[in-house]
Amino acid sequence: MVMEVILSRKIILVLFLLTAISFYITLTFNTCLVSSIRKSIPRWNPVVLNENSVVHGSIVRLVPLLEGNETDISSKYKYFQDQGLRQLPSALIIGVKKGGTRALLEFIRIHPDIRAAGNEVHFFDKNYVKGFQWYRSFMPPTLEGQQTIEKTPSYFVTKEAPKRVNHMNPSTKLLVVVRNPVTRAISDYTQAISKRPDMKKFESLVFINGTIGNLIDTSWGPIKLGMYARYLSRWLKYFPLSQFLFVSGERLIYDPAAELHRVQNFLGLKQVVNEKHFYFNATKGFPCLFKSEGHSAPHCLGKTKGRNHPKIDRVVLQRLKDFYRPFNNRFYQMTGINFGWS
Ligand SMILES: Nc1ncnc2c1ncn2[C@@H]1O[C@H](COP(=O)(O)OS(=O)(=O)O)[C@@H](OP(=O)(O)O)[C@H]1O
Repeated sequence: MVMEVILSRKIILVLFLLTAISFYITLTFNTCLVSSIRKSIPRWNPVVLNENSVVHGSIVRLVPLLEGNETDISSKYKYFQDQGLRQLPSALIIGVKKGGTRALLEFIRIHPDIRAAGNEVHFFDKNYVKGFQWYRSFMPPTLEGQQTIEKTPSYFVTKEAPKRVNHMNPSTKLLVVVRNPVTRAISDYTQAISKRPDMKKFESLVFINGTIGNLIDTSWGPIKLGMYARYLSRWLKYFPLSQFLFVSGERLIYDPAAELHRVQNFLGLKQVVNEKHFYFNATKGFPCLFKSEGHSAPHCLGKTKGRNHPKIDRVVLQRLKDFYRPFNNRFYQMTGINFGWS
């Protein structure tokens, strides 16, 4: 009996020792395992992109794209604007010379959806050989939804222009500012004499051999250009009448907002330019703008627009009126508009 008790105590002792050893081994192994796993996990380090943008794992704090003062913002905006596409014009002011084409261009370009080449490019008359890439380089960049427009009044009387414009785009919209051909001729002459003060008097240039009783000299530019029906018939071989808008040069002076309403309609634009944009400058005798692209203050067109005309002999004026009557009537028939010149 005593022997049995001693044996069982020995067994308990051995079992206790075995348990203690196995506990020690397990503990040591696990500690090594945990430390090796820890070593294999990368240290958490926030990535600093710049002082305003920090990446915490997948969380990105957004920072404003444009920062800094007003000047910086406008220059950055300009950068994006300059990335816009330069497009060939979808509408052209093709004439007529001295009709009021500059006024129309300056007035319509107030519209935010219109971008215009500032100067006359003379592509379809003088520079056609330079190609469409050359022409396009004169156009301002446009943003989506903006239309490009160019004006060169000599296109209307250039023989090849209708075909060339049609070749560029048969859907081109064509604006023609027309004015009483007698006043237009005097305006044309006034411009010419301002450059060559030694020119003969208007009255003697109007007639063959300079004599009032003689026939009208239709080869003289200021007279020839007023025969609108002749030039229009060339254009109508390439474009339907629906693609033209005939703007009254007279109405553009006494009621610019009304003509601009028609123009915006024709170009499919929202009505933006209206009577609030204009004021009448009594000194100049013409409508002027409160503000426009590039001018925040009220301003009129330049000195070369709205010149004083010389006083022309009454008899000569009547002869010219009679001369133009059949051409005007034909023009009214072609356009379906009576401009009231005769
Ligand atoms: N708002 C305003 N201000 C000044 N002038 C105006 C205006 N609206 C129309 N006009 C008339 O425009 C005439 C000049 O026409 P154009 O711009 O077509 O001339 S050009 O062919 O580009 O040289 C110009 O002709 P002249 O009066 O002979 O100078 C004006 O009668």
